[in-house]
Amino acid sequence: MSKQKTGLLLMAYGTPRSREEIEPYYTHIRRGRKPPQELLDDLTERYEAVGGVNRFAEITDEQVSALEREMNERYPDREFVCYLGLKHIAPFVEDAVDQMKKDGITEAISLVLAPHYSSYSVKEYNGRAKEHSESVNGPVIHSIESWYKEPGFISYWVNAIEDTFASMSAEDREHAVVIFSAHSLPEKILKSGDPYPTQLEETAKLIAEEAGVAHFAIGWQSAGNTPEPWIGPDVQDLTRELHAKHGYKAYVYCPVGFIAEHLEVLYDNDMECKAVTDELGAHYYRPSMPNARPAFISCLADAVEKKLAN
Ligand SMILES: CC1=C(CCC(=O)O)c2cc3nc(cc4[nH]c(cc5[nH]c(cc1n2)c(C)c5CCC(=O)O)c(CCC(=O)O)c4C)C(CCC(=O)O)=C3C
Ligand SMILES: [Fe+2]
Repeated sequence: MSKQKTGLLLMAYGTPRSREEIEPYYTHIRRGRKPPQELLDDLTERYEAVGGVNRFAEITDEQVSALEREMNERYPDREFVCYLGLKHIAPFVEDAVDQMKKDGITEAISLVLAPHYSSYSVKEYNGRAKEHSESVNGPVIHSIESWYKEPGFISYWVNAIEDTFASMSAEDREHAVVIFSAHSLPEKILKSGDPYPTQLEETAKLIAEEAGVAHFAIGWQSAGNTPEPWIGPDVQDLTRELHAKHGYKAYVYCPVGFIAEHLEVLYDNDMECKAVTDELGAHYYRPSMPNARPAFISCLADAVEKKLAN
């Protein structure tokens, strides 16, 4: 008898795999409008400033294969097959659904590689997957809506923060503040009651409490370049504000809305926030990102298990 085969559809924003892919990728983000040369150059320079593009896609690929391995180890009687579906670059979410259908998958669980639910991210990913699957008569997709409270996720960050504090001088440790952040979104999501900001706050409180962090704040980062207002305070402004008010000596950035070391973290945190702390004469710290570390893959597997159970 052949094993029951379950699809695991993992979805993410996507990242270019080469310099040449930056333009089509950016055009897709802009809903088909080619970016003006200036914006394209700016994005290309940011990728180059953090050491090129291809290694980000590799992290996602590692997460996908690690989760497939973990699920198959946990359930020897079943077979899990992981598929990667991206929002803005191939393989697109729709390509992954087509591939599941081709492979004869009739049931799948979908998981977005971002912990917090928002109408801009998780809702869109899962909506695209389900809509396409219905249109091609593909697998039934059971979607995980969020996993920001998953105990393994919280403890990942607790341990990462503890490691960071252990690396500090006693003086820094005593005058440190932790800044939890996620990708900003246009302020209009607040009016429609999007749970995104509340979920970020919950994550921050759970981590801070378990790690025994004395001082923490919540900020937003990587806001888009559009005329509409985006949720604030931006992490850089927040850093200045905290410094003016409390004179902290160490700033520990925890971009918990992201799960991998990619452009937002390596540029917006490690370069832009670092520039601010340097200017203020304070010290910059950023705990390791989850990437494909086993403790993190295990927490994704826990979220999948919970979905399997109901
Ligand atoms: C909520 C959210 C997440 C977290 C949830 C999730 O992961 O889904 C996220 C993640 C990511 N965003 C990424 C890259 C970019 N996002 C952009 C622009 C935008 N992001 C938005 C939202 C989000 N983005 C929005 C509302 C825009 C404005 C345009 C639009 O309405 O879509 C732009 C355009 C230029 C710029 O503004 O910088 C780029 C290059 C990368 C990959 C980085 C790499 O390659 O390492 C990742 C993981
Ligand atoms: Fe983004």
